[in-house]
Amino acid sequence: MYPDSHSSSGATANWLLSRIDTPPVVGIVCGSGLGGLADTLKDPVAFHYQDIPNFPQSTVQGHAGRLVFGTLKGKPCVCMQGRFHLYEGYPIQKITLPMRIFKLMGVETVILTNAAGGLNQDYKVGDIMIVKDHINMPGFAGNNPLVGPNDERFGTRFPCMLDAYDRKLQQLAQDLGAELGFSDFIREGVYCVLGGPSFETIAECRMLHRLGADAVGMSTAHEAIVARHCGMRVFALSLITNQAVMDYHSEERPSHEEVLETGRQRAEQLERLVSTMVGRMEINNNINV
Ligand SMILES: O=P(O)(O)O[C@@H]1C[C@H](O)[C@@H](CO)O1
Ligand SMILES: Nc1nc2[nH]cnc2c(=O)[nH]1
Repeated sequence: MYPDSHSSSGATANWLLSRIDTPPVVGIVCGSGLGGLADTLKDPVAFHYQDIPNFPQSTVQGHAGRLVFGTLKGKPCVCMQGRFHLYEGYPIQKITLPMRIFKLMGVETVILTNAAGGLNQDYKVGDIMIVKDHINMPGFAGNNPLVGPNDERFGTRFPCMLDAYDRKLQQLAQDLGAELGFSDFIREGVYCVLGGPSFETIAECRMLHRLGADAVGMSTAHEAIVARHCGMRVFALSLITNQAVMDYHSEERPSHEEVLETGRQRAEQLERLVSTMVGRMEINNNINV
């Protein structure tokens, strides 16, 4: 009934570890159209999801479906070139399984990226939002990735989420954003996850905005919950790929093509921000850093 267990993530972690030289300390998840990040890794070793035991398959355009190991600014990293979403039909425990595999391989810090619609009226398409918090809408209806028997080897039954997104990493991103000359398009805000795949109605966008969300998407929060449950540090970025429409007179229509196109236009800056961050991050263990 509950597809994840310590044994399936453990078997996959061991399978991967036996095929790479250096265990990763940073895990990166590439959002829609942001997979180019994985191509920036040095000395890459890549696995197609279909070849990895217990791994789900990517079914969405803009998610290549490869797990890439390599170094970024000298730090050993693993990069998911494509993630899994609730709307693909996988159980929520399955779409977050890679977080536990990351943990078992030695990852300390997870960087999540996503494409999102901008609810905050000050946001523009192409802005990069540092996620300071999330609203987990599916969780309100009981669809939380930690539902089911709790495996104490990963973490506690009732994990705290008040510090889901690491504040020091948020500050580092602000500082580096300024250093790189990105201040004009760097924001900070609250990400709200919905199940998708339909985009929001106007009434839903208005409601989410009033609830305090700055951006809306279909991922990330579940991964953050599972990553925090097992003690990894989490940092997340949303690329605002389209404006959420709040006006019945608007002719704007969100589309996945627009999402991918904005990803293409901002990919280079987003990749620079992430790689600069990885370069400056403090890593706690002694593996090659
Ligand atoms: O994987 P992310 O959250 O970046 O993907 C977003 C949400 C949908 O999968 C898709 C909509 O265009 O982009
Ligand atoms: N739910 C949702 N996900 C997105 N991903 C990219 N843009 C959007 C959006 O407008 N809404």
